[in-house]
Amino acid sequence: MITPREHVERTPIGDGVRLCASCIPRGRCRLGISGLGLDAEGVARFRLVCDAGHEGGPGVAHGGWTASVLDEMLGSVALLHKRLTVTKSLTVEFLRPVPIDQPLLGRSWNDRIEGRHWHNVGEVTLAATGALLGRATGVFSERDPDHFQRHKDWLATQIGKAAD
Ligand SMILES: CCCCCCCC/C=C\CCCCCCCC(=O)SCCNC(=O)CCNC(=O)[C@H](O)C(C)(C)COP(=O)(O)OP(=O)(O)OC[C@H]1O[C@@H](n2cnc3c(N)ncnc32)[C@H](O)[C@@H]1OP(=O)(O)O
Repeated sequence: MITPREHVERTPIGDGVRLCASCIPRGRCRLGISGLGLDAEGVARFRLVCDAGHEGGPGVAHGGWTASVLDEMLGSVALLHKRLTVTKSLTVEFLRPVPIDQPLLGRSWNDRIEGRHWHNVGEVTLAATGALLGRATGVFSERDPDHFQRHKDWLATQIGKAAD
């Protein structure tokens, strides 16, 4: 079985972020995230733009975009340390409307690690002024790469049960 580090290292990067399966063919994150790496304090930094494809209210992002971006940024913290985690919980605060087609900045970092649980934090700001638009806290559970096979096996059992 491959290690979590190998699994992470084999996942392609586009614009500085590890790509999820559905974005690998297009070579960049569909949410408009580009990664700037870890700074000296261990904080992951990102450039973000919400394009009109995620417009909710007039001129502003759908809340699902903001939540997805924060999930991605907080979920990237362990990846940047070559660890594989999945989201166990995510709490999002939508502090101000997020404008579409405006340069935004994202930051995410680890607050503490308890056993296999990474408690991560992140925020989205307006690049022009640093105004805080949204923030999130989340717990990310460290997994082995067999997580996805386990899911397939579990699903097959469930579907088999449903067919009985
Ligand atoms: C998107 C995938 C990212 C993978 C990275 C790939 C490479 C990089 C690529 C791109 C990176 C970009 C960055 C991504 C950032 C985005 C992050 C996300 O959005 S992740 C998706 C949303 N989250 C979930 O889908 C979790 C769903 N929930 C669970 O799987 C479990 O609840 C979990 C693991 C969170 C539980 O954590 P516990 O620490 O409590 O673990 P325990 O105690 O082992 O399990 C609790 C229960 O869950 C079951 N469980 C655990 N793993 C399972 C599995 N694989 N299949 C089925 N059941 C599972 C167990 O059997 C147990 O159930 P019983 O209480 O016994 O009934």
